[in-house]
Amino acid sequence: MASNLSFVLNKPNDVTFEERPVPKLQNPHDVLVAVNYTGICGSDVHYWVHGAIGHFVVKDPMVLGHESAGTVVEVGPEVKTLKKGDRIALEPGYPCRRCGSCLSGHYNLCPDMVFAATPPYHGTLTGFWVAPFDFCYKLPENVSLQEGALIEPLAVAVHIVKQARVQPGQSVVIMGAGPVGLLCGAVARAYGATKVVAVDIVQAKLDFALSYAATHTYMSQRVSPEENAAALIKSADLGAGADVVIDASGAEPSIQAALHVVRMGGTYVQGGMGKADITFPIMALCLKEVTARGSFRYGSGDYKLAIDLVAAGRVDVKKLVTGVVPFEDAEEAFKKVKEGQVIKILIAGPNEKVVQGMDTSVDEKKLQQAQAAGSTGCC
Ligand SMILES: NC(=O)c1ccc[n+]([C@@H]2O[C@H](COP(=O)([O-])OP(=O)(O)OC[C@H]3O[C@@H](n4cnc5c(N)ncnc54)[C@H](O)[C@@H]3O)[C@@H](O)[C@H]2O)c1
Ligand SMILES: OC[C@H](O)C(O)[C@@H](O)CO
Repeated sequence: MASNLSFVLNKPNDVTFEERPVPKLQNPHDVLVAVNYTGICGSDVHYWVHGAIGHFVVKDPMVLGHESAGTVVEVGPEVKTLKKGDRIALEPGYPCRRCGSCLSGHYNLCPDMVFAATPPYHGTLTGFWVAPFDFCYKLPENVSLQEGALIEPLAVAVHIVKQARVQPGQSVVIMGAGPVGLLCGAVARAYGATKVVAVDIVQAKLDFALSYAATHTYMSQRVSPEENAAALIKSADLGAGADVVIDASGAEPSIQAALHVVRMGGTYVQGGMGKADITFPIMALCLKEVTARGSFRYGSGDYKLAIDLVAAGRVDVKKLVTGVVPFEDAEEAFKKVKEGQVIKILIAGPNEKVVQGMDTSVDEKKLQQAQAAGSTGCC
């Protein structure tokens, strides 16, 4: 019998492996999926370390993980578009489909969203997962299951870039060169941005960003937001400022600088999640008539576009995978993410044979120095 071993967070810094019953289809439209690979997101690490994100508090043991791809092993009687053996990327949040947000096409804003590894709901670091068929996206032949596990963070980036309304020829500055910021850069390039400036406080991350999708990089300094913005604009030759600035860091100094980097009439998008309240330069927002938008998870068409971008070779997600580890090494992998030693690490499902070990291709020394200085990651 295949294992339904699950990686369970009991309370902060206390995780265990638990053999849980294989879930059953709840609805004729459901499919049962064997989870092949799951990426670790900063939010998983945040729950592991702190037991909460904002008002989402882990009160009962919760299975972690939500960035998964898997193989269909059973389909409900009403499922017409998927069959046993299909390889899929799993969209991990299921909206009510009936509220005003859902009916207006913004299901990511559904107040009754059931989202994997967001308490009280269990996540996908488990052997088997039940999902509505229309939240399972069949992977094209040329997209691997490991790439499939990266579709979730790529969909986050797709949604952010859509919110930014990036146009061909535009300049886009991205604060934060973690997985989300890197992927925003790649999607912005796919949308035709000609200048993509990656901003971070860790040189190794900037080096990677330049080898990935960024055309320019800028190392944020410990100076005022105005000074940082002026130096950034000069170093990337942005003239009167960037057409679009995206925050993918959640860090207050980066958000403050962003409003001084964006041009008159430009667009600012908040993708990063950090402190709930910060000091925000409202005068710059007002006087420059900046369009500011939030971005939360992903909605209609985002998963499909993310898969199409990978299948068409427009976004390379493989490059972000630092390593793949067996299921029993999940806690070790979480430690590596917390310490900022990896870009994206995949955990193989409990029924999956691992093909490669952990390869920390990022400059570990520099990342460790930065981590010692308390500067990386969301935790
Ligand atoms: N909006 C959403 O739906 C959504 C979804 C997933 C993740 N997120 C958020 O997006 C952000 C990025 O996610 P990630 O997985 O890439 O996280 P990450 O922690 O790997 O990346 C954040 C990056 O920001 C950098 N940084 C920190 N302070 C900075 C500063 N002052 N200036 C510039 N860069 C700075 C860090 O060094 C790091 O490289 C996080 O805040 C995460 O919570 C949002
Ligand atoms: O990619 C999805 C995100 O990780 C989640 O929305 C999380 O950050 C908040 O629940």
